[in-house]
Amino acid sequence: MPKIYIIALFLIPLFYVLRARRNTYRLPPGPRKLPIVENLFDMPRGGYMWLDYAAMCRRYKSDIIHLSALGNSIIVLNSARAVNDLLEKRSSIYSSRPSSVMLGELMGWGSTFIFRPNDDAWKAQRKIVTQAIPPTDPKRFHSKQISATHDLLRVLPQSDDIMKSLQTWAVIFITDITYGIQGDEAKLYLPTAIGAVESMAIAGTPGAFYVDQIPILKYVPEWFPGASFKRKAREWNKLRIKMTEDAYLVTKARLAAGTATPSLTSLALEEINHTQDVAYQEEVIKTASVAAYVGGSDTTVAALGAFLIAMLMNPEVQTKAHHELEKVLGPGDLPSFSDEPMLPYITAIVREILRHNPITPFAFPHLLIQDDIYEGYFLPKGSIIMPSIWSILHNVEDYPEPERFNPSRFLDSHGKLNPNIKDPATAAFGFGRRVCPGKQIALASIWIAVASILTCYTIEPELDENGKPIKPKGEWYSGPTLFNHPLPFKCRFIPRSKDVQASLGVSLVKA
Ligand code: HEM
Repeated sequence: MPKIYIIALFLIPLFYVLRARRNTYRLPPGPRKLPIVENLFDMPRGGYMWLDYAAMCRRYKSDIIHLSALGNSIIVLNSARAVNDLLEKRSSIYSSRPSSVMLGELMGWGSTFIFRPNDDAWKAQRKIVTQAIPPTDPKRFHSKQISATHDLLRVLPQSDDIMKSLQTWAVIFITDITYGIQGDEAKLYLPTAIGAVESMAIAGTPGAFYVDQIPILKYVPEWFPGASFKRKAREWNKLRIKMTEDAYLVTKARLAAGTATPSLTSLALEEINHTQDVAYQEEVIKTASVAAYVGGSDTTVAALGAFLIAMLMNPEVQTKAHHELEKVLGPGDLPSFSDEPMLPYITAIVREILRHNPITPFAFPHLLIQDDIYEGYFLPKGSIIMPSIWSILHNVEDYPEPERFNPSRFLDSHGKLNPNIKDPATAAFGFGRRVCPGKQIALASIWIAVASILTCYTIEPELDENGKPIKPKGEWYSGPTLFNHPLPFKCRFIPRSKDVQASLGVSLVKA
């Protein structure tokens, strides 16, 4: 029998089996789909969309819901169980990324591995980062993190723009880790980094731009009424290019001149195989480096901003932390990473920061690359999967009174970390093969900053013109974004001891 008939003999029944399977299983529940537009107008587009989707899940009494619009299928996973069953246990088919016209094509971010499908280039780029920051060697960057944190301690009391100071702290250590560019020189990259990451976070939010649902809109000329997204994309792409090229070229030139400080980029450039395509390898390194740079800046800033607001709004937490630090550190001592096991309450504060206001409430969207069946539901290939980190970390069974900022929930009756309370880091950094490769760096950076700030200062509300404390509002950015971050706020840093002041070699009092 000719080969073609044999193949047809297998394929035709398979086609009918698959079609029957599709018809047997229904899609997960969700808002009723209208003709043509389906759920186009049900999709939350504003800020805090994790709250809207959580409410939708409650309405349909399901921890997995489905929406679709104009050919896009979206599945929201609203529990640790569903996320674990799919993104972890079936990671091989749930670890790709959806393509995005706005972010990937018009703004050019599609080449970096954060947003790439899980192809060979994704693997190659991810390897560059995981090799430079191996989870088995968390100490590798401790000295860079401590030095950036001590700089932060010196500037905080003088700062008129706290979020900007935190951004400077994050950019200093991440530029050092990624490119080996240090101190004041790293600050030169700050404006581009802030603009590029902010625009990426806005454009990366599913549903934020209609062009992602109606790709043909990408051909609309910029001057056309309503085409402001095209103008935005052009400006935002310029920031991406600048962020990708500038620091990379400096590192490359320094390596050639023998003056480079070891960094993720320099280590990877040294490993280039000159018998193979060098231009391709350089492109991989450049895009991997910018991914680490992007992944590590705004996220850690948001965590520290959330920490300061939590301290303003929960002074009793601060007092407890001060007592713990006093018991462990001698006069004038600044904390180091070796103190961590003796400071469980500080670690509990870091866990509560990650839990209370998760920085990436929906991780970054995953893509399902194959039809799947789960709990009697049909999950179509090509669906965008949105795992709700916010819902997982606000689940009342794991975290009673989830709206309360309460680090003690992580401690047992002896004040030790309670292994029975789930560490929020198991969800806050994403899932499966896409889990954040910067997790250890992020945890260490946040921990040392929290411990050091609390050692040096009491964080107090700003005073009004009559000298009365202004009640902190604790406001968060309310537009569409991948990164949940606080809005700028004011506070005062009251130095706690002259000894610490001497250790830092500066006056901590506001000039
Ligand atoms: C508190 C700080 C941070 C948080 C909360 C965070 C969270 C996340 C989350 C939720 C994801 C997506 C995982 C998924 O899709 O399931 C992610 C991916 C990523 N993060 Fe982080 N991150 C942080 C810090 C960092 C740092 C410091 C770096 C760099 C050194 C970094 C680099 C990356 C990269 C490159 C990816 C993309 C991974 C991939 O798609 O394969 N992140 N992060």
